[in-house]
Amino acid sequence: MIKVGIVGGTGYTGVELLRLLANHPSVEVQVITSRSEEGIAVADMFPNLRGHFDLCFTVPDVDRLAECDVVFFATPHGVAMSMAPDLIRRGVRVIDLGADFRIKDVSLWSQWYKLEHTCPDLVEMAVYGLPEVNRQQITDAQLIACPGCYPTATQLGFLPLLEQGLIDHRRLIADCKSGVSGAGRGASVGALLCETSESMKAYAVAGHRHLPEIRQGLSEAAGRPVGLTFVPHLTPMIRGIHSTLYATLKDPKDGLQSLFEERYKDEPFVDVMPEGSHPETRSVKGANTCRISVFRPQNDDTVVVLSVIDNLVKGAAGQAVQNMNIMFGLDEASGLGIVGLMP
Ligand SMILES: NC(=O)C1=CN([C@@H]2O[C@H](COP(=O)(O)OP(=O)(O)OC[C@H]3O[C@@H](n4cnc5c(N)ncnc54)[C@H](OP(=O)(O)O)[C@@H]3O)[C@@H](O)[C@H]2O)C=CC1
Ligand SMILES: CC(=O)N[C@@H](CCC(=O)OP(=O)(O)O)C(=O)O
Repeated sequence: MIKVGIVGGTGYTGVELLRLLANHPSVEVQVITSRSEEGIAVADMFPNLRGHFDLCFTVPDVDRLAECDVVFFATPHGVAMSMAPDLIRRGVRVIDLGADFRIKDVSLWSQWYKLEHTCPDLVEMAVYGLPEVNRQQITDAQLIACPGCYPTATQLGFLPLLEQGLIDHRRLIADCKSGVSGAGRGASVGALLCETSESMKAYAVAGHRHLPEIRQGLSEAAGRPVGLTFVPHLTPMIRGIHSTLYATLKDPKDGLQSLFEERYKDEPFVDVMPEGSHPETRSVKGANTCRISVFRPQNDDTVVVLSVIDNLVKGAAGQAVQNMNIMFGLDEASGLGIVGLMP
């Protein structure tokens, strides 16, 4: 059994990790931390987990965490980088769901996250945990930087087109909608029901911190720096990301459907839908699936890709478990065989 620790067990991604690991045949969760809920039983706080975990929340303690084989950080940025160096020195494998190790240019990271990075050497050794791109490196990684939610949906949608050099890489547009759980359980008043229901709004149009992360991944796929306009929106749903992606084809022609099908044919968690289908966020609710459709409206030179995920699953905890499975040589789908919840 793989011994697991989770730092940040009371947040939305932390409790989602527990939900997925409750059905995982090869892991035992040994430590689950919360500073504010110390001593409280996990199942008292999250009744959906009654009967699955006997654990109580404890304050983060590196010595206890060091007894685990792998530690997940489901914490705000800045937390993993304060504890990961010690854990890694002691041979623990670390999977960060936050942003501390995602951006290779540390000064760019500091600029967007408004924080000095305390362990740039670890940024260099970290593997970006998008299995559809980095599966081989994930196998041997000691430190995984899990992609953000918008970056997961957006990169999976654009990758086949950029890898084949089919689109103008200088003018990509990602128009993305997120459910409110994306803001975390500790979110401010803007995430309240009265503030978000029956309404929709764009935010961070001038620049969102996922922009440099998405640009980094897409530029690697294109083999040169891409130009990207990224506009996130808050929508009145609990879970889900819907990315509508636009690009201009260099040489408009048929074959996009088979390009996507071929690119993802061996990927257990990317579902390319039949031609003409429109993926719905509810079809991936609770599941580790990214569901994608590709269109060329009116046979013109614009390609439109629709890409949906559950922000808490393929966009966070599910992807983290998928990475763990790869790192430990387990079946990649272990604990992740959950079908989306409809209606
Ligand atoms: N929500 C989402 O859809 C996604 C989130 N992420 C990323 O995952 C991470 C967690 O997000 P989410 O679950 O939404 O966040 P939440 O705000 O819901 O939860 C944060 C958790 O971290 C703990 N925590 C906060 N500060 C510290 C600290 N200084 N030291 C130790 N523990 C701390 C909190 O518990 P306590 O304060 O009691 O210790 C809480 O359990 C973030 O980096 C987020 O950006 C990534 C993809 C998607
Ligand atoms: C709806 C909503 O507020 N979404 C969050 C997503 C952030 C997130 O999860 O980002 P990191 O993993 O990079 O910290 C936001 O836009 O900030």
